[in-house]
Amino acid sequence: MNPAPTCCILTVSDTCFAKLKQDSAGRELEKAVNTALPKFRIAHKEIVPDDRQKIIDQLNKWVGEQCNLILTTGGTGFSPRDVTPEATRAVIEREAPGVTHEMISRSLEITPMGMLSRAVCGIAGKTLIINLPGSETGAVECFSFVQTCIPHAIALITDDLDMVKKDHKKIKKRVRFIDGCEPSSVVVNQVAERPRESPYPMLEVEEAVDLIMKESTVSVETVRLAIEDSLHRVLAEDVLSHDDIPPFDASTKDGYAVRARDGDGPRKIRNVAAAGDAPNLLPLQEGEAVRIGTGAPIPTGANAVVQVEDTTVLKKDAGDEIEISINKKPVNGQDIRRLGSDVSKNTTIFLEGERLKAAHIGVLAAVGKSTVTIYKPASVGVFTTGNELREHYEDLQPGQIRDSNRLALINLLKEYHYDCDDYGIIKDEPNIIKRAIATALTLNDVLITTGGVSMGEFDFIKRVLIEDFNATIHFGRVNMKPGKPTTFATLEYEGAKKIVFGLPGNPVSASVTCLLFVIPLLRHLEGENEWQFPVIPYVVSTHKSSCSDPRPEYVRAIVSYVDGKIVATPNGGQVSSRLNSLVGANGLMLLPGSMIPTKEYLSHIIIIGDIKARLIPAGGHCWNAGSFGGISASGAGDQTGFRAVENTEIN
Ligand SMILES: Nc1nc2c(c(=O)[nH]1)N[C@H]1C(S)=C(S)[C@@H](COP(=O)(O)OP(=O)(O)OC[C@H]3O[C@@H](n4cnc5c(N)ncnc54)[C@H](O)[C@@H]3O)O[C@H]1N2
Ligand code: MOO
Ligand SMILES: [Mg+2]
Repeated sequence: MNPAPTCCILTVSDTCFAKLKQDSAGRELEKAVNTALPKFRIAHKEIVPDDRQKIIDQLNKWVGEQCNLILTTGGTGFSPRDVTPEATRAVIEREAPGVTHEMISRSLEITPMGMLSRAVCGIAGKTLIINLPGSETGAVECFSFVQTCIPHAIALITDDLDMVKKDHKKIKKRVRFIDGCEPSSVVVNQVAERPRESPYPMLEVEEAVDLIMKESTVSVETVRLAIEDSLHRVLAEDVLSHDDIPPFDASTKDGYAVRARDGDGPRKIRNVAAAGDAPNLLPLQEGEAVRIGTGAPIPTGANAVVQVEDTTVLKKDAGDEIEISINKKPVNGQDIRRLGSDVSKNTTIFLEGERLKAAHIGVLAAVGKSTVTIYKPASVGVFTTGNELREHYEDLQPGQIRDSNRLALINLLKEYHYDCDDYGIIKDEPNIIKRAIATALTLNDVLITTGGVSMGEFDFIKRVLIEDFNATIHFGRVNMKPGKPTTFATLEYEGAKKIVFGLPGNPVSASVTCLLFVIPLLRHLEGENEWQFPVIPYVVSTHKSSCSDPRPEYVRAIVSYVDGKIVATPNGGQVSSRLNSLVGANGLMLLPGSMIPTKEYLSHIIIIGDIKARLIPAGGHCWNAGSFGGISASGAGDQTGFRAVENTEIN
């Protein structure tokens, strides 16, 4: 096993060295490294004054120790004592201007002061040295801009070819944004001109899903994959077997291969057939038996296997069997798996459109298929928007919050076996949003954004899509809670059709709409046209909500099987910001909006996770939806094998 890569942090500051100030940048950098690069070990942390020679000496010492990464913080500015870049340049053999460029260009998106950085990055021996600014925020921020590339950079520097290969396979494109993008056409600061009513009609969820499926006509590519890499992918071909399984008549028991017509009685043991032996071609004679193991080829002339339990030894010699007795009359074909009986040669084993699970891959291996053609999943990009957002590992200033949507969505996609490219946090600024969209659409077919789709003055997503990308917004509002401002657009970009989901910023809204709109589309684009979540129907028997919201609500619920009943219980408070309501939830229980008359109403629970149950009976059981927010609902479905029972109100 390779030892953990090491990182040293050097704080360059006269005041910290003199203990007049705390080394908060060094401390925060250490935290950021531990979070972003968990495989790295912090080997040393030192503070030196702004003294060229002292910096050089410290850097050289760590380079000599073959430290993998040195992060310096401080001394990169314009003041006369700022000499970290000069000291670094004296130590490195090869400069890495791309790393510096990324830090400066991303800093410029935040503040024009970014242009005052003189940071130098480069390679000395086996060590990558990166100069970071001296301020705690600047240091952590600049580190966050480049951290994704560090493991790969170090694999290259240390010539770790295995790691380089692995990285190439999985490199996540936190891609630099397209340069030379014209400024956005969106005019800001005209808040008084914004519409007081949303111009977008409110669609029902079903209408929205239909539109998504109809308008998402992107071309789907196929690709040939090694079966080892094909788990969870959808077949783009019918698969034929060119082999029989088993490839010979084989015994299903440990016992004796015999001729059935010889009946019961004594048999002379002729020889032994073990699994892996070539079939014995010498025909079995009357009164003979071949001792045989499970999976071994049936010898020529034998047509039955008698399990060892149905025999007794008659004669033995030094522990070997000479003659046995068959105690039960054998039947022709007994305990023999015929050639091709599991899979027969030249037959279709799987149809195009099947999603490959473990058993498929096992069967593919058994018939000797090493590759299959599958539908390539759409390539997806994700970014979040919001001036208030910080990375999860950053400290917050007043008014800021951590970005939870991005990691929740990226991992939700992963749960459904989709990888995506992460474009980070994007400011609520039309030029920056435009650049991020352009970059993502250059590399991805489907873009998911969160935030900025409602009625606020900083909600720019729809406007940038229309004004800068000439996108068609197929819908911009959906009659659902959470998720009302969900936006779906298509556009032509660089000659290809692209799909954009502008999901709402509220964390639950983003995840629920990703589940209800994005996942079914990704399934559809993979050739699974009829894919949908399982649903359990139920009847809402009473509806006495005090809630004034007319929108149908997707209540995050825990569905379980208790005492013979399927029970759905709302998973705590249901405000759109409370992502906890999705933690552990395995159902979205659709409750009618408050305008729905208070009469019996057929609804359903969308199953989004495993149900804790040992057995769900095919019929004869009722289930109840628990009470929530003044709504009491109970019911029984008669659609999926659940017997309808009298509706009772449960409180
Ligand atoms: N006048 C109206 N205001 C709002 C309406 C409306 O119809 N009229 N709709 C509300 C609904 S419903 C939703 S949902 C939100 C959606 O707003 P946006 O999509 O524009 O999102 P933001 O305004 O950017 O953020 C909303 C909320 O979510 C927090 N947020 C945003 N991004 C993240 C993230 N990545 N991680 C964690 N939290 C995030 C953000 O701070 C806000 O609190 O609009 C209502 N308003
Ligand atoms: O629809 Mo919003 O998604 O209620 O919070
Ligand atoms: Mg908003």
